[in-house]
Amino acid sequence: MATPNAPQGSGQEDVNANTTVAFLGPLNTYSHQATKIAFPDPKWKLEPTGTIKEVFDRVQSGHAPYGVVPFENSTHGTVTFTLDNLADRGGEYADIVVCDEVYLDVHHFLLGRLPPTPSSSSSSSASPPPPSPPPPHLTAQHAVASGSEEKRGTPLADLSHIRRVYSHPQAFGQTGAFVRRYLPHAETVEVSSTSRAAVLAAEDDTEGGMSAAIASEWAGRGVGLDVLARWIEDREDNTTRFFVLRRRGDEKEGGGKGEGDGKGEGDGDGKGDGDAYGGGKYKSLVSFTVPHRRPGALVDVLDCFRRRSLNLTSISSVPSLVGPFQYLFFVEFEGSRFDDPEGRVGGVLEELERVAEQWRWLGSWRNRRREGGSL
Ligand SMILES: O=C(O)C(=O)C[C@]1(C(=O)O)C=C[C@@H](O)C=C1
Repeated sequence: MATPNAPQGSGQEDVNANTTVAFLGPLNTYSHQATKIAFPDPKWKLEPTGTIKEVFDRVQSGHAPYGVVPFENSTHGTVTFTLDNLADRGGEYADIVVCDEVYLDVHHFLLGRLPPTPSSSSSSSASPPPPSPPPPHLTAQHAVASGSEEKRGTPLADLSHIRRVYSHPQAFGQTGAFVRRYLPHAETVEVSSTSRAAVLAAEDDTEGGMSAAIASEWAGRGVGLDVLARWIEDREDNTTRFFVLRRRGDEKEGGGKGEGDGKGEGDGDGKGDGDAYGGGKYKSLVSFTVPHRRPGALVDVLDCFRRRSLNLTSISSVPSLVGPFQYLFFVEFEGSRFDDPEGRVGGVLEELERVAEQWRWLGSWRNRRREGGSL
């Protein structure tokens, strides 16, 4: 497979543009970790952005041939920022497709400053954490990354000095039980990423450090915050799935990330090794709208997949913005446009042209979760 072309046209192209991978920054976000998994080779220039939308912008403009965005979390569901951009209701991202996926185990930390000691402040009466036992889903024993065996989800210090907690909305959605139990007195403030949250907490120079962040251990280390609690996610199996984006144009390659990505895999090489469908070797994503007032219009679309025995792995929807309470649907299914020995995927796409109002193929890529059996 060839590495995608450098952007054309301006004559002022960034010399690094053909090796740039955009991700939601700043450094040490979960998106950064996922990007390092997908692009381990040092040849890739990993470039942080301020928002998920900027990742789409950089891939669409050709500034970055690839981008990595969170798509869904096993606890909190779809990442709406990503779905909104994939929906592309403004027609800005016509060339963007998904070409790979990454699953990342997500373990959140509460990061801040340890409470003032009794000698340094009269307000620190050092009341211990509430005596009643924590809820069952926060009590499982874990050897945490550092090697210690503190209980997951249990404060390591008194948290009464924390007045404000910063994090990304997805991370708040994954740690609700901890926040409700141990930080009911604190204001929660949503920010653009968990690493940004750590930066803001570190910048709080009020006496005793009244701000904390929910972020990864690495984000906290990067800005010198103390660990106030480890593994505070509601569920032990908390996992986020990320999409790797690229520009449309090398479709015949069938996704993958081009030569020299350090993996040497020929995704979608058309050789048909194994069952490309039922075995779940690949997944594909389409978006579509249906005539809003026609009974059975959505069923007609889904029936295209059923009749070809193409297994659906997710369905999502966002407002289409055509009219109030009308929707644009996303369907993800097992199969690839590029390894389609029986023409089933091709057949579905042809039929979508007839039964959907508007539709778009958004990519085919290798299924990275075949062994997990979680689909
Ligand atoms: O804020 C970050 O660190 C991100 O990379 C974003 C994000 C998300 O949007 O889902 C990524 C993984 C976690 O689920 C929480 C936050």
